[in-house]
Amino acid sequence: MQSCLRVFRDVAALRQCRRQLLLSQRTVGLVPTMGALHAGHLSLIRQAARENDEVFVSIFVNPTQFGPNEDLGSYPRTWDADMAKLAELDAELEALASKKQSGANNVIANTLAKATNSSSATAAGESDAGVGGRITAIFAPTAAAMYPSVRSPTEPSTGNSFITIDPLSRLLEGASRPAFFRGVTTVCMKLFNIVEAERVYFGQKDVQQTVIIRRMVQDFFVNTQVRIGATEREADGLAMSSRNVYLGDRRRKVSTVLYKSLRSAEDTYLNYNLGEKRLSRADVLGPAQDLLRAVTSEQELLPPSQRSRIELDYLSLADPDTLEELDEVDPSRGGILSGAVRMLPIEEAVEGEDGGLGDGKVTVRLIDNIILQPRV
Ligand SMILES: Nc1ncnc2c1ncn2[C@@H]1O[C@H](COP(=O)(O)OP(=O)(O)OP(=O)(O)O)[C@@H](O)[C@H]1O
Ligand SMILES: CC(C)(CO)[C@@H](O)C(=O)[O-]
Ligand code: BAL
Repeated sequence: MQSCLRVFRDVAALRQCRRQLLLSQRTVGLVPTMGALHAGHLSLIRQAARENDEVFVSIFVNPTQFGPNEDLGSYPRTWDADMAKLAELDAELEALASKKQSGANNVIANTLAKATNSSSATAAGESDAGVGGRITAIFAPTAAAMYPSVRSPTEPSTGNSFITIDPLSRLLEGASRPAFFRGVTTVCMKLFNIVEAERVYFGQKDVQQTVIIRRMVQDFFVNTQVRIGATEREADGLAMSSRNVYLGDRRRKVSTVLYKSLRSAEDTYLNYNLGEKRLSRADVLGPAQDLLRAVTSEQELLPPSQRSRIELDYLSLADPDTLEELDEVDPSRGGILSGAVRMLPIEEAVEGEDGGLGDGKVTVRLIDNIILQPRV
């Protein structure tokens, strides 16, 4: 069946829809996004649909989380393709829900038959199990709707109200992007207050964002549950990201360097003998730094018409709660390995080369992380 998605542009109409659902005791899962949807977003929506009756997806390229020299203007905006992906996914969810519904109907029929035969009421509760949610609403507000007190939503620094979660928002990504988390927490608080979802969904790919959102929800008593979905990756390990469309063929080939480096650090942690002294920061991050250096130098030796230039922003081994850098890993707590690299613009394009969106001229900042799970 053709899916018809309901798009909401303003807050009042969305709230009205939410209120109706509340009155019918339907649970809502919210998946906040900035659009340019890929399999990572879709897996969060699938998870939300498994765990809620209704799924709200927000699509909003939030101006306050971009710094003055960042890519707000060129951030990929792919509305028609996004709607097509959401309609296709919703059709998949509908098929799944009707399959589950007929399974549930069979359970009811069997239970009734058994109850009639032997007055047993076993498994009656199973009929109450959710049949799987659908995509109920796409919330795609204008910047003016989200920032009603600000004269220019693209310059929202004056007269705006902000939520800041410090010191977490100053570390790691926050050190490179000082206004970033203030913008993220502010827009998420707005979305949480507008939608009042039972559950909100975030991707592991943006690990610091997950830690900060959890902290915000806890500290401000936001009445929602924060759920985290695993990082979806391309076959070669590159974390999916809306910005990957800017890489082009040449930079795409070396873009796995960050993930491979983090994996080499993870290997050290996983293979370390717990009976020995604790692993130091250098023990863990050393192999990752070596690999990054090796790939970077290998590329630098190539001519400008062939090379990709990689600039390391940071490699981190941090505490899972405070995100403070660790001098050594306590295997009973584990840690978070994370990093960011910039894939610099291509210097000399070759005729016929696919430079990606922006023809290879846009710097692409990649982030990734791996959680070191406690080993004892
Ligand atoms: N590869 C992925 N796997 C799982 N979740 C993801 C992945 N990429 C993004 N997400 C999550 O999707 C949500 C929306 O992210 P967003 O729209 O910024 O996409 P994005 O791919 O992270 O874009 P970019 O990194 O280029 O800003 C966030 O919670 C984010 O963590
Ligand atoms: C959570 C979010 C949608 C807020 O704009 C954004 O930071 C993102 O997409 O990760
Ligand atoms: N997913 C992170 C959003 C951003 O980089 O702005």
